[in-house]
Amino acid sequence: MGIEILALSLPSPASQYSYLGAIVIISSSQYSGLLGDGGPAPWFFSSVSDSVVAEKVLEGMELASGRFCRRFGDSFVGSAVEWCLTQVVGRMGSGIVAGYVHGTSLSLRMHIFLGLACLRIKVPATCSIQMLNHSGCHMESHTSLCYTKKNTVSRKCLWKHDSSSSNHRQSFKLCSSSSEALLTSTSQTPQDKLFLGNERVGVLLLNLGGPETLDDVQPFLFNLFADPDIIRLPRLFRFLQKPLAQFISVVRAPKSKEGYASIGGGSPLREITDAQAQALRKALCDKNVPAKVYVGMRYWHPFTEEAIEQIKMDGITKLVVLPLYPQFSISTSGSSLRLLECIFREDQYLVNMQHTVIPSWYQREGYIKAMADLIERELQKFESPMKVMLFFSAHGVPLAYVEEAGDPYKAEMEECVDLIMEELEKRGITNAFTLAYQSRVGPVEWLKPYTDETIVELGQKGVKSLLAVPISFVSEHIETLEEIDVEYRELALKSGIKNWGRVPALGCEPTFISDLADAVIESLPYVGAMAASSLEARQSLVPLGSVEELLAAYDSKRAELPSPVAVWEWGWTPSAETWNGRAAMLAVLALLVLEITTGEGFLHQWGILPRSFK
Ligand SMILES: C=CC1=C(C)c2cc3[nH]c(cc4nc(cc5[nH]c(cc1n2)c(C)c5CCC(=O)O)C(CCC(=O)O)=C4C)c(C)c3C=C
Ligand SMILES: [Fe+2]
Repeated sequence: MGIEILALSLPSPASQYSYLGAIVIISSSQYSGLLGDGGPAPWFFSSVSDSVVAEKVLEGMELASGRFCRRFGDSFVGSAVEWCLTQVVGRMGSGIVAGYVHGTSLSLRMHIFLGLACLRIKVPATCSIQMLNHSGCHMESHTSLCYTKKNTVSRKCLWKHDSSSSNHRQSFKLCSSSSEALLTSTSQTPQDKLFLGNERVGVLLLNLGGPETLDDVQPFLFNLFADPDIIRLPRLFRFLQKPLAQFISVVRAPKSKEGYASIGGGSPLREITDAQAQALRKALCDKNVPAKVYVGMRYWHPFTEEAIEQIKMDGITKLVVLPLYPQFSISTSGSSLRLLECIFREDQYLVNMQHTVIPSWYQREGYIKAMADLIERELQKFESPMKVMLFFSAHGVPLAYVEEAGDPYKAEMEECVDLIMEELEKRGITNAFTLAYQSRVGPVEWLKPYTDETIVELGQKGVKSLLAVPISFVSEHIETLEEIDVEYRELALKSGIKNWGRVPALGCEPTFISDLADAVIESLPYVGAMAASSLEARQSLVPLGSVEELLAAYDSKRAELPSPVAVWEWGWTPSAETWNGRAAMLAVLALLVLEITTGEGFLHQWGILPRSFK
């Protein structure tokens, strides 16, 4: 399959540019046929692995795929690339692998990748496929010839891919084999490796972060509520974000502090995430992949910005971004990606650094098996394990995230539970199970059923044994240690449930860490090389993508909003800020007066002001 071909030696004038990665070749006649105005150069090159070379070529051509894309729009580019690949393969009868010019056309990259994934290539006998890694090690593999129809590659073959989940997983296998090949071809030993070929590989683990001391709680909450991916104000009220965050964080801090005090005075998240980073680094090293692993938290230290600074100082050239949330949500991984997008955009080094994101990994076999192991182990602690109901409890999100903003969180969560149950079934464990959502905050409706209400209902229905399975997070944190272990346990016992248990978070479970390492390794050949920029594409291919593409795919409504840069350009001056600040304070005061006089509104609904506060 095309996907396994990472580089080609082409019997063409392009041969000096063939190296790891790929080259798109579109002849100028085809190009002019497409665009109507033609291009001066005989060939159109773009390269995955060395954007400098590609840009040099492009310089001479006065053509940039960015311009191409902007002028004609995504769908045009998609069909244009498809058409070109069809023509070129048909005409030359030789191997073509697609690539892109870094930082120019996102959709071009995606479409090319789609073409690549499904394209069947005829490789002439004289042309061998070479995988060339940067330490100079060549691997030769003579692929079978599978392009059969002369001059045509059907549209279906190029662009459509079976989106069933089995094929989805299948594509993982394909990648796995190619990456394994790539990586095991190096002759380096684990100890002496800082480099993989010429590349310095980094893995950035993204996580939420938590207050380390009680004094950190209010500023941590401020950071959280100041995030527009956590509280989304209508565009008109966007200027209220920070004053509102300040207000809510101050009011909520005492309750949160109580929670953190009860679990030892702070969040264990940093310690656990650091341990996971260490374990992952070691697992990668054991698998012969030297990589530095960084931790970037969204709302507390070590902040993502700090991790990025370190990544720059270490001279990382290829970065795999791995959110530590198994399922994607706009409010978690999405928020961190949004931040990365801003950081990347403003930094020349980062603009040029190749990266890929693994947006979610709940469907990975290793993760599912690790979860099933933990559940199986915990079930054995009950007197009658078969009679225990498995109670999957996920952190909730506001319903509008799913229904209006297209957050895939709920769908991924449900699929994840199904996969775990399937795995348990294979082991002969067929217990009853249910999924509910916990930890809601604020006035709006969240994903249902709610954990607390479900526990009460189950008690009323006569369920006697419940095993809580925290499913949305892989570390112990306040919501497992306090909310589940204390609050929900008490509620369950009060509701008539006699036997209560809880599955521990995965933490540094070896199967889990090893699987994360595999996920990283499998993504390496695609760092900077491909992306999936629509949900549909994501379903049918390895779910990798660049920060920008994933945000566009998952949070398209938000992407329509003007970017912060545009706001700046439109004159966000210090004096405008002062006036905004004043307006914000006035608005907050007006809201407060309204709430206190009517006893109704935002703050009452959020539980910040008591109902009797009239
Ligand atoms: C997948 C996990 C999480 C989702 C989805 C999520 C969404 C989300 N969270 C809040 C508000 C709060 N979250 C808080 C803590 C917290 N949240 C998660 C995970 C998810 N949040 C974790 C792991 C933690 C705990 C970190 C720790 O310190 O151990 C808090 C602070 C704690 C508290 O006061 O309750 C708030 C507040 C919203 C509004 C939201 C979706 C929009
Ligand atoms: Fe949360």
